[in-house]
Amino acid sequence: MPAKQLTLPSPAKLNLMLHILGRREDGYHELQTLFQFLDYGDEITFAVRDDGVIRLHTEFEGVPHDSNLIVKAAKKLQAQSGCSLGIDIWIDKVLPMGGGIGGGSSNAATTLLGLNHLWQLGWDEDRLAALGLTLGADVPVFVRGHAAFAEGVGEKLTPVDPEEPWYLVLVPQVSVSTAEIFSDPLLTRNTPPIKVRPVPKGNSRNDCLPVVARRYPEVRNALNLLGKFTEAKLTGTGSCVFGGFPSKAEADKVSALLTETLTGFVAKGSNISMLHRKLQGLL
Ligand SMILES: C[C@](O)(CO)[C@H](O)COP(=O)(O)OP(=O)(O)OC[C@H]1O[C@@H](n2ccc(N)nc2=O)[C@H](O)[C@@H]1O
Ligand SMILES: Nc1ncnc2c1ncn2[C@@H]1O[C@H](COP(=O)(O)OP(=O)(O)OP(=O)(O)O)[C@@H](O)[C@H]1O
Repeated sequence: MPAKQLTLPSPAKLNLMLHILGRREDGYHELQTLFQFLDYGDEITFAVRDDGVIRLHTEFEGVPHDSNLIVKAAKKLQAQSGCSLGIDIWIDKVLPMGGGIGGGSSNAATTLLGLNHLWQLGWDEDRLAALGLTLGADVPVFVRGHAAFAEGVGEKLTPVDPEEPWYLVLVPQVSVSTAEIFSDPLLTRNTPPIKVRPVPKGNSRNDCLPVVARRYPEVRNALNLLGKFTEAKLTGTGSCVFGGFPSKAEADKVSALLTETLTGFVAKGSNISMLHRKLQGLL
């Protein structure tokens, strides 16, 4: 009997660097970025229904049911595969929204992989990643589950294996709109492409940082605080700020200094997504 119910992780990602090379005619930006996963994220539970209905039972503040990337992913997969089954979905949401750690994209990818398994569709990774790209630029890397150097709008992925330090991730209490940052006239959009592979060490800049730091004092504060202990970086378009440490104990020590107004979490960097580690265990 095929499984009817499944609980899967939906990890966060970090952008270890992010260069903006230019802007395409459709307004999207050409990037070079390095994605690594965190062993930290949401958990999504799926239960198959026979009537074709897709229902997310957990409410999200400010996100209507049908706009949720989980529901969008499930509906697209159902329509394109012609599957007659439906799904009940619950999520334990811990990832901040608009934090630049890819929560929505990761939820979409976990949904695609979870339903491919439960509905027994037999889609391969290329097909799932292509569908994922129609949901968001960051979805394909979560579908593939390997740390990657990304080009194009983020969809041309080359697997990489950077170091896997412990990170302290600060979560400023502000949600940054990705679209807003990418439309800021002051954004650097002409960084020359890195042509050498693997990407040489020292390329850790995020071109979004100056614009985000200018607009959001909360992000500026987080960068200043963490910068006292390690190189403080911005992930994606923020708001989250992170720094690497050689051990959990050292990351915890800095984390203990955080105040009530600036919270965060400690998590291990991982080149294989915990979603894929769990799925491997099921097969
Ligand atoms: C900046 C990153 O977080 C880096 O990982 C991602 O590229 C953003 O990925 P995402 O949140 O999945 O973004 P999407 O939902 O596809 O796009 C949100 C908005 O950001 C802008 N956008 C996004 C990605 C990109 N390469 N160029 C852009 O200009 C577009 O205005 C778009 O309307
Ligand atoms: N399942 C979901 N989880 C989180 N956000 C969702 C979801 N579905 C839709 N959204 C919408 O997408 C927006 C961006 O969410 P997300 O958590 O992916 O931001 P992010 O971490 O900045 O992403 P990225 O790093 O990909 O830019 C949210 O503000 C919310 O309105």
